[in-house]
Amino acid sequence: MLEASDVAVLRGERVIFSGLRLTVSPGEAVVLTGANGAGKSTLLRVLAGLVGLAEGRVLWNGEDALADRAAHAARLRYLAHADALKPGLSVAENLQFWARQWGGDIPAALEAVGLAPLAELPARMLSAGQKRRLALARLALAPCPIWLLDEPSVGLDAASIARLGALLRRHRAAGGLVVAATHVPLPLDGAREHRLDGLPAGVPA
Ligand SMILES: Nc1ncnc2c1ncn2[C@@H]1O[C@H](COP(=O)(O)OP(=O)(O)OP(=O)(O)O)[C@@H](O)[C@H]1O
Repeated sequence: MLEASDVAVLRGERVIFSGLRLTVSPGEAVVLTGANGAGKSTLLRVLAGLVGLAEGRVLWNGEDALADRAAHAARLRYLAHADALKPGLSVAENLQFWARQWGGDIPAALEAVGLAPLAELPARMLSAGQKRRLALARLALAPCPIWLLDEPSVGLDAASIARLGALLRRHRAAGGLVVAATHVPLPLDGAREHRLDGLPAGVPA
């Protein structure tokens, strides 16, 4: 179980959110919604252990998740806005980079996102949606309990959204949890919405 317990985050002089509580159980999906700047990406980064907390804690199965940051990083996949691809490497080589850390079946992962026919193409030649699919292929490599996804469906065509839905179903059926920020509906059955109302101009800390 992943939990944000009374979390407050400051950016510069501004409070992005405070008193935030969120609990996500195995197999569960939470969709973060809210206006631009409400703090959805910030919350994903908090859960990933990438943003310092002014107050509160991030817990994994009741224990401080960030006490051992390497262990926390190893139990999650964080998909940011940017696709974090290496443009000079081929599609398959990009996945090999991650597979060296996590293991996994590269051809199967490429198949899962419909990129098998483009395996040898340099990543820089992919379209925007294909780049997003390559980023998503990382999720298909090896099982991992926590998926933190920032607008995962941006740029995807209908077939790719269906494939994303299949990946999400498989992950949750195996007990994985998902927290996803989005402005559009995602292929996530029975997801719980957590709305961040934000503080439009920020408030002084
Ligand atoms: N590195 C940073 N330094 C200072 N302020 C930041 C930083 N990153 C984000 N912010 C501020 O934090 C607030 C929340 O940003 P965040 O990216 O989490 O919003 P969001 O809900 O994901 O927005 P969007 O829907 O536009 O993606 C914004 O006001 C933003 O300006």
